[in-house]
Amino acid sequence: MRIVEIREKTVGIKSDIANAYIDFSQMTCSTVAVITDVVRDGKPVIGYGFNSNGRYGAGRLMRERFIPRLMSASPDSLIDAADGNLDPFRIWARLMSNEKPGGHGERSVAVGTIDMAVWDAVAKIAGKPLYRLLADRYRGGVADESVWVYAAGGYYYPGKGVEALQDEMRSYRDRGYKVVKMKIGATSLEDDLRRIEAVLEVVGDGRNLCVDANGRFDLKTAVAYAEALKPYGLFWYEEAGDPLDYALQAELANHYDGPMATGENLFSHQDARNLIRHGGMRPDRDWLQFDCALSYGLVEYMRTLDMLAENGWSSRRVVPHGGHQMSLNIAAGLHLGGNESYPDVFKPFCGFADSIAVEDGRVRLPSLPGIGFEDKAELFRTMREALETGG
Ligand SMILES: O=C([O-])CC(=O)C(=O)O
Ligand SMILES: [Mg+2]
Repeated sequence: MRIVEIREKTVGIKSDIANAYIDFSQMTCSTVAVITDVVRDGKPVIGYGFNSNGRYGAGRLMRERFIPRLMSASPDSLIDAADGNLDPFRIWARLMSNEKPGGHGERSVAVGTIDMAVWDAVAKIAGKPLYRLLADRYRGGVADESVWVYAAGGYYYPGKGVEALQDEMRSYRDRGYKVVKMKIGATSLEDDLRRIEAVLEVVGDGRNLCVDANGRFDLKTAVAYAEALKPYGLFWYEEAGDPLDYALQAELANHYDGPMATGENLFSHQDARNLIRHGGMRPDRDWLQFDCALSYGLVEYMRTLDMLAENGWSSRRVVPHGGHQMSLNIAAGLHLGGNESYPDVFKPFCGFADSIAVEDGRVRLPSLPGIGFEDKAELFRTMREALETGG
């Protein structure tokens, strides 16, 4: 068995939405296909992957470095001796050979995207949904049959008033979500409080609402928001300050008893470990949002989960950023706390299987082999078309 070819292509996912830090007017995303010589149902097995929103496509890194490095390995060196399948760990080691530690910039996106496609291929070759393969290999065969998901949106958008924000949230609730998330921090505190109260009119209790500042605040502003948010009893207060400012995060915990969330912009298990060591995050109430597609993939994610366990953190406190099916599989197979969902934004790289609706804030996974992209028609078509002829 061998990888015959790896293709990558950058596609656009631009839109008019904005959070407190960036707009998405130029946003792109890498797609990857790992083509194997294994044949199933008369066709070669192909694993697919893409990177989550927020970081741009990393095609050049893949083309110039990671794909040639992997393809120049001897095929046998990438095989799992135990079952003859591709070995994501050996593939990862090859991808990262001759890479210095530290500086986890865009290369973590390139490797994370290839890693996603590798796991899709591995699960397809094994003939199982990825979540089932993960549970069988690493959790004694026990998978979660459904995963808690929340609807992320509530972006700033030109001309969008509170009525439009309320309509958006109402439509998420109509589609089976209980908890929703909205952006804060791009406007004044007073204006954000008006927006929050408008959303609470729709979702009722503060426990049904998360707010996300996207790392915009300095300590003073983060604390001012914390004081103002306290009475609402929100589900979480997300990424108040710069993702690498662990001291800010730790100080904020002295001003806010409610749950906080962060981690989507930490791209390695070492960075995650620094957050746990220095960020004052509380294992009894806070949430961790590392996203495998941005942070060297599932091979690295397992190191992060091991690190968390060593530090007394339950995997149930992890709810990945990104709203993709890869993290949904990890959540179900490795027992995370849930997963983000984008019911509407970042199309078609959003939402889950076409055939499965969200019910009571939870979603099940399809039973087809792999990550499940084939049960998501618009996404699958986009990736197939982009990757038909390669980069
Ligand atoms: O707006 C973004 O960059 C996405 C984000 O923070 C999230 O999904 O939590
Ligand atoms: Mg966020």
